[in-house]
Formats: sequence, C-alpha cells, structure tokens
Amino acid sequence: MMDGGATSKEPVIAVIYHSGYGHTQRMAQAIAAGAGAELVAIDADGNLPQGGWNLLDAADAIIMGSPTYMGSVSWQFKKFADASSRPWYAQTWKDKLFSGFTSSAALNGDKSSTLNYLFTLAMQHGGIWVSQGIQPSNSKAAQRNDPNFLGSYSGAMSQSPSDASAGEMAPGDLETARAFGERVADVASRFRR
Ligand SMILES: Cc1cc2nc3c(=O)[nH]c(=O)nc-3n(C[C@H](O)[C@H](O)[C@H](O)COP(=O)(O)O)c2cc1C
Repeated sequence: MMDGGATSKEPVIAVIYHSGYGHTQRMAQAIAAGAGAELVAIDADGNLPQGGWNLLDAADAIIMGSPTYMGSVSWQFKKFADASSRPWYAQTWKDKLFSGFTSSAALNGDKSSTLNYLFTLAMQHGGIWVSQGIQPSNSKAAQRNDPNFLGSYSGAMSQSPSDASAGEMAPGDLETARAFGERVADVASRFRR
C-alpha cells in the first residue's frame, strides 16, 4: 500500500532501489522488514511504479539502494536520480533523513563509490544522512556471517560472488541489512519527537 501512512504517528520510511539480478532487491526487502518501510522498485527502464513519487514525497526517511555497476550506481538508478531534480528544484525533500545500500561481486568492488554517490544525492536534496551504525566484525575470530563483516560505516553493503544467485546471499549480510533498517527507523522516530 502506497498511501504514505498519512494517518499514522509512526515515521513513513521508503526504500527506493534498483536491482538487475535480485541481490540488491533482497537487501531492500531485509531493510524494509527491519524499518517497517514501503518498497519502491525502480524497473528495468529506470521508472518508478504508480504512486512511487508520492510515497517518496510523503516519507520522513528515504533509504536508497543500487547495485554497484562499474564502480557506481546502475543507469536505472541514475535515471531516477536525475528525475529527482523535480523535487530538488523546489527542495521539497529538504530535512528528510536519507541513507543508502549497495551490493557487489568483489569483496571491495568500489562499493564505497556507490554509497558516496547516494550520499551526494541526499546532500543535494538538503537531507540528513544516517550512518549504518553497526560495529564491524573485524577480529581474527570474525566469521563471514557476523554483523557488518564487510566493515561499512556509511551505509549497508552486501557481497556475493559473481556467479552466485541472489538465493545464495550471505545470511549475515541480510541480517546486517535488517538491523540497519531498524536503526534508520529508530533514528526517524526520534526525529519525529
Ligand atoms: C554491468 C555490471 C557492472 C558491475 N560492476 C561491478 C563493480 O564495479 N564492482 C563489483 O564488485 N561488482 C560489479 N558487478 C557485480 C554486481 O555488483 C553484483 O553481481 C551485484 O550483486 C548485482 O546486484 P543485483 O543482483 O541487485 O543487480 C557488476 C555487474 C554488472 C552486471
């Protein structure tokens, strides 16, 4: 339902994302489950579904996601970003909370470049960025499915080998994504007080 939750006191949170092969979609679903958010999927032509723009306009927090393709967002996500020049022009998304997430094949894969782009887009809209806020699992004892094993601070990340399907994603990355969604919702509810 994309009614923007107008009658609720709970913050309205939207997860807007593009996914070519399903990995970023699974992250988006996990984040939305943690945040109690509405999903807005950018389609293969870079367009939003009916009601998508209205939901973003009504949202207190917008969490943006794209796969990392050639070190940045996909062209479909960039089409959405360019189309967001309409709310940018009127600064109607000013002071909303924003955050971001991405997936890649390589362990590093330049995912930070993608998150940096999402941050820049949020800043152009006059937004307030929410960090991932989950301590990294980076000790010798750390295991692949421990919280924030990829050690991201600026947003949520997942990594899957290039020949692994979305169904084979690391459960720890998805659980990290869910916990990240919870955090954004917590920050958003504090901002509404
Ligand atoms: C056109 C293209 C470019 C890619 N560029 C990168 C890259 O720069 N770094 C990387 O680690 N993986 C790269 N990948 C792999 C994807 O990031 C990875 O498969 C990701 O999980 C795909 O997410 P999706 O299923 O949501 O589309 C690329 C894949 C494609 C199709």
